[in-house]
Amino acid sequence: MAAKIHVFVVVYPVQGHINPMLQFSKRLASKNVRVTLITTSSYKNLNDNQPSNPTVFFDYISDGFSGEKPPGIADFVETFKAESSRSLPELIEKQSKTEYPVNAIVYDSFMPWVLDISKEFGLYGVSFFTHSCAVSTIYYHTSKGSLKIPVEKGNVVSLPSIPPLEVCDLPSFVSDLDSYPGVLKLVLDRFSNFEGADCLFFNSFDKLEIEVVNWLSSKWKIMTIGPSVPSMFLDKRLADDRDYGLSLFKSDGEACIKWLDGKDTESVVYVSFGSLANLVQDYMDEIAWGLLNSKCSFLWIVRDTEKSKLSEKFLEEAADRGLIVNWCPQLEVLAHKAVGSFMTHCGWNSTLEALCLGVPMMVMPQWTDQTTNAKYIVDVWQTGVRVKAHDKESITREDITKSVKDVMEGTKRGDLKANALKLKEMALEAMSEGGSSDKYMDDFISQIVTRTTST
Ligand SMILES: O=c1ccn([C@@H]2O[C@H](COP(=O)(O)OP(=O)(O)O[C@H]3O[C@H](CO)[C@@H](O)[C@H](O)[C@H]3O)[C@@H](O)[C@H]2O)c(=O)[nH]1
Repeated sequence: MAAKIHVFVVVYPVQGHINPMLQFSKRLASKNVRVTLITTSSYKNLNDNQPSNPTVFFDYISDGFSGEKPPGIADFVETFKAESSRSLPELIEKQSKTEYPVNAIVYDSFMPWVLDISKEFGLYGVSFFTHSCAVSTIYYHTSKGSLKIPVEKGNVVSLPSIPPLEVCDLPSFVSDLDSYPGVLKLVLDRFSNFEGADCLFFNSFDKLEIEVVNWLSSKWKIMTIGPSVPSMFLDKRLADDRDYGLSLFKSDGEACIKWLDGKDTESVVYVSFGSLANLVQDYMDEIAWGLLNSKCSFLWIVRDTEKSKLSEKFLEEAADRGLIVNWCPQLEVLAHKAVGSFMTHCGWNSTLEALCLGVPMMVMPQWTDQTTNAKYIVDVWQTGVRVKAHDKESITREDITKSVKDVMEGTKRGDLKANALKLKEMALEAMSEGGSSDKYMDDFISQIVTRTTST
């Protein structure tokens, strides 16, 4: 029966959302469900690596900008909402005339309007949260006013099932209301109609966030279906775990792996700030010289658009110890035996990937949910150290060097690594057959089957 089920997975078009929803789609497809991942046409031509026999199908909708840079987040969302509200129903109608009509829509929580479309067609509708359960819960309280904003500096925030948070541990859009009001609106709007969804998916797993998972599930039907990383880095169950090439950036994969192959076990610091961050010049300088002064080898992802921020002098001195590339296959890098630690901006995907591969972290959150993820990495899971203490104004090269030494060779390394390995085991257990995340996926499928056969 499951073979006849067809699920649309509708993604908000940014790299950090496409990656987990694509991995989720592959898992679902491996359970004999037909899955079509729908994203914007901007991702259409990237698919050079598209396998000839894909397990996941793709379809594309316009974001209304035909490749032009949108003026700002609010305009983008408004136009994208109008475009997708027109084109998504067309895709559903088109499918209804085939042997694979759509039964369910899993939509990015950034696109709450898709729930209205799924209801209009009588489909099972699921909101997929690409943030952690904790971060999503903080945004929930903000949207409902149970977390009063603005929060005054110096206050400690207490929310049910969340550890006490200093203001700088809150998501940046909440702690600094003037920073990105358009994005704050986007993340809070998710809660305008979420209670009408048949279920809420979180890219997390029960044991990772047990308190907050319990709190959420006492109120709503939630399923933690993560960590949404390729099977080959976890349970290795999916034979057809292909790279669909949905990356906005050109990867220097071969060069990275070859370079890592020549390094000693756990001797390299991997440094990346994800797909969105633009670091200011001073920050780049301090990282650069802090890494050099640590005397460790490092692989640093600096996107081509950011490379002019690296001085000639630094590049010369780094030549025999550092490799600086535009983009890499991050999971392969984290899984490489030469990598000993990860200096990270704490994007949720990077956080989960480091946990799944048992790699200790040096946390350097920049904005959005990263500040809260950093708090969990350092104080709750204890798999990383803070590069800069909360009470320090800005980061220095000495902070960088010290944190690298602490994590790579200090007395803390043993505990950090042991905690990271424990979480790696738990992540594996959750995704393996019969594990919590695996069971939720089965549960989701049987609910669609029941809904489909009873109508
Ligand atoms: O050289 C690289 C660098 C990154 N990645 C991948 O790119 C993704 C990056 O995702 P993430 O770590 O979450 O960072 P962002 O791209 O910054 O993601 C945005 O979206 C996330 C999910 O909502 C949020 O948690 C982040 O804060 C937000 O910045 C991960 O899957 C990485 O494996 C690569 O493959 N190669």
